[in-house]
Parts: sequence; C-alpha cells; structure tokens
Amino acid sequence: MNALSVIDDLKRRFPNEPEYIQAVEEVLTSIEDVYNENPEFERYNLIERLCIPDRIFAFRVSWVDDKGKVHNNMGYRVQHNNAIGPYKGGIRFHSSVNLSILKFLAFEQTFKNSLTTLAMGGAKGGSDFSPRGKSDMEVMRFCQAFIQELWRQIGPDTDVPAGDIGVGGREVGYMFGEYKKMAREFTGTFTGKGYEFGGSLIRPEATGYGNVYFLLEMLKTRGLSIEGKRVAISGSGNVATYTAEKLLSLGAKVVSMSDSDGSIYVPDGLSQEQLDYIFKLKNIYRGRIREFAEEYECQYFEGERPWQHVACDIAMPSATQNEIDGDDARALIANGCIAVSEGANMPSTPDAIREFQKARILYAPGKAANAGGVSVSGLEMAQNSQKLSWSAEEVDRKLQDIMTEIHKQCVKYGTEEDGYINYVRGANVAGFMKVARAMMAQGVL
Ligand SMILES: NC(=O)C1=CN([C@@H]2O[C@H](COP(=O)(O)OP(=O)(O)OC[C@H]3O[C@@H](n4cnc5c(N)ncnc54)[C@H](O)[C@@H]3O)[C@@H](O)[C@H]2O)C=CC1
Ligand SMILES: O=C(O)CCC(=O)C(=O)O
Repeated sequence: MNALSVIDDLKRRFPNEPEYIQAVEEVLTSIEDVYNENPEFERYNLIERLCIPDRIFAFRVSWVDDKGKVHNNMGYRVQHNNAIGPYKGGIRFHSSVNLSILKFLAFEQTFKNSLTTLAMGGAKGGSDFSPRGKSDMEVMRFCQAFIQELWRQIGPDTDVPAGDIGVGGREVGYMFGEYKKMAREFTGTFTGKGYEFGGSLIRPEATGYGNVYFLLEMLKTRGLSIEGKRVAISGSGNVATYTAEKLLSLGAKVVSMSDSDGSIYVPDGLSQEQLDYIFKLKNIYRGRIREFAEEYECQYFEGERPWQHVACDIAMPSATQNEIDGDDARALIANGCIAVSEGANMPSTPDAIREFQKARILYAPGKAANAGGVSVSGLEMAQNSQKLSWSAEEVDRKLQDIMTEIHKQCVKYGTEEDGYINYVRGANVAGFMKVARAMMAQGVL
C-alpha cells in the first residue's frame, strides 16, 4: 500500500468529503509500514475494503411541527464494517450533518470499537435535523419518522445505534419506542436507553469518565497527578459535563466550558454548584452557556472556543470535529498545556496534532480517549442479552479496566525510540490489526 496514492484516489472519487478523507489519511499514514509488512493484506485489497463503508442508507424524513407545517430532513446510516461484531455507533442530529461527516465518524468508530476489547463493528448515522429550539413533541415526531425509515436496517445483532451530538436520553427513548413498535420486539437495539427499559448504569457518564481515566493513565507515564491541574473543556453537552464531574471529584480545576455560541472562563475552577447549574441549564432548560456567564459574572468569549483565551495544564476538547486548529494548538502549548485528551471525535486538525507531537506533550486521539462511551454501550448490550442489570460500581470498574487496557495497547504499538508515546500511531495500529485479522479470516465479502 502506498498511503498517499490510496488517499489521492479517494479524493478523486469523493471530492466533496473532506472530513472523511482527513480521518482516512490519519489512519493510513500511521499504519502504512505495519500494513506493508503483511503482503497478504494487499492481495486481499484490505485497505480499499476498509476505507469504503460496507453500505450506506440515505432517506427522506418528513415530520410535522407544532403549527402543522411539514418539514423534510435527510436521514442516514453508514454501516462501515462488521468484521468483529454487529455494527455499532451513535446517531447525530445537527444541522451540519452530511455524508462526509458520517463516513468519517463511522470509519473512526470501527477502529475505536476494535480497541475496546468488545465485539462491536463500526457504524454511524444521523440527520441534518437540529433538536435545538424544537418542542419535545416535535423532537418525538421527528424521531418516530426517522425510525420508520431506519428500523428495517437495525437490530440487536445487526446494528445497534446510540446517542451522539443532539441525541441524548430523550431522543434515544423516542427512537427505541418507535423501533419496538415497528419491529414488534423488545430487544437491546439501542444503547443509552433509560435505566427503566434496559439502559446501563454509567452509560450517560461513560464517555466523560472514560476520558478522565485515560488521561490519568497518560499522566502516570510522566509521574504526574491530576490534583490541582487546570483543565479547559470545550462543549457543555453529555461528554463535557461528565468529564467535568469526574475531574472535580478528583480535585482538578475546570476553568472553561463552551457551546456553539461562545466560551466561559473561570480561572479558579468551577464549583460543584456551578457545574450543577450547567447540567440543569443544558439538560432541563436547554439554554445557552452565555446564561452561566450572566448568572456568575465570569468572562465570556462570544463566538470563540476556549483555546486562545485560557491558561490551562490540560485541554479536553469535547464538542465537535476540527475545533482545535494549528493556531489554537500553538496558543495552548505557549500557555503551558502539557496534555490533550480528546472527548470529541477528531477535534484536532492535522496541523494541531503535528504541533502537539512536535512539542512532545501528551496527546490522545478521540478513538482511544473517548472509547469509554461505546465500551459501556457494549456492556449495555451484554446486560440486555442476559436480561440482567449490573450495579454502577461493576460497570464503572469494567470501564476503568477497559480504558487501562486501551492505554496499554497504545503504549505497546505507539512507543517511539526516544520513549515518546505516539498515541495516534498506537491506537491506529492496535485498532487496525484486530479488524484486519478478522477480515482476512472471513474472506472477501
Ligand atoms: N455521547 C457519547 O457517548 C460520545 C460522544 N462523542 C463525541 O463527543 C462530542 C460531543 O458529543 P456529545 O457530548 O454527546 O453531544 P451533545 O450534543 O451532548 O453536546 C455537544 C456540545 O458541543 C457543542 N457543539 C456542537 N457543535 C458545535 C460546533 N459546531 N461548534 C462548537 N460547539 C459545538 C454543543 O453546543 C454542545 O455543548 C462529539 O464529537 C461526539 O461525536 C464521542 C464518543 C461518545
Ligand atoms: O455508544 C455508542 O454506540 C456510540 C458512541 C459514539 O457515538 C462514539 O463513540 O462516537
């Protein structure tokens, strides 16, 4: 395989899919030498089969708003690869959703799920529908219309969706309800369900907690502890808030959070009461982070991400893709940042990653650091199959073990000659090898 020529070919075939090409490029350039040590991979044209999703469903979703007006959105499910288990991955509802974004997310998901040690393939779905500003009834009607199209393509052993941006417990509940009705079965076809109907304890917390557990492992490699460290988080959704909760419980200072309108800066760190306010603001009142700045009279940067404005030891981007560019990375490093652990998927641009690695700071890509969410989804699937519920302590312990194991795999495959751990290479090689071996064993499909 020549990574650059594979990428050139993909660019020619998919010229309007920059995020997808970006994700593929990162993986291919870091696995190229390992791939080429296995000539049988090339004979089976493994790389092309891995870069192109197994299948993509695209459909119209028509729904009626509270005033009786009919709206039409696009819906998609990208089933990327099921070599090691049923397709698995979240659903994103956001006005920016398109095929390039869902293909990149599904591609990343395949390697992330491979790292988790559990049997899950990779998928992602979504719609350009935005729940923001919609009533509960409008969101419910949209979710029902979405599943009326998608339900035939998913199932507990076929493809198991979950949440992502714009899809939390409320949306999963509505989609699960419609699925149950259409399929006439009560199975674990979604994860992130409410606890009363098969959801796992700790699933809402898992991505954020898991990211902190991964960060602790990274800090350990340098003999550092989390206590007293200033952490800048972007986003104020599911991943960001539970990251902040775990950090506070460990004595770290959360100095920033954000939403798509702007960022807050609290140099002494959020108190538990302030974090509770953000939880309520986002999950109950569905308000904006600006309202926090008004309530607590802190600094607010309208239309800005935190990275250029805050002094921090650690950055945990937890909003969206490409939210840290090269300039942001340089500003973070100049302001004393020693570690970046990604809660979001692909939040750092290639330029930013180069800066982090050049500065030899700890840098963990999302597919390793945020794998705790899908890991507990895998544990939810296991509980549903057994028709059992595990305690929060048991799930949390398993989550910690999985994050430690992912870190070990990164160290094994990513340690360079000078001792620097290249977590990008480690995660990509470890994730790829398991999928590749499974694909080889199953023949050309
Ligand atoms: N929910 C989960 O279990 C997992 C989520 N992720 C990733 O974590 C990130 C956040 O997801 P969630 O917290 O679940 O979503 P969410 O919808 O609960 O929160 C998203 C947050 O990001 C902000 N945001 C969204 N788009 C933005 C944009 N274009 N610019 C600036 N801010 C923006 C929103 O204002 C919100 O605060 C995403 O990249 C997602 O793919 C990764 C692994 C698992
Ligand atoms: O829990 C899941 O199935 C998927 C979570 C997710 O969307 C992700 O890992 O990016």
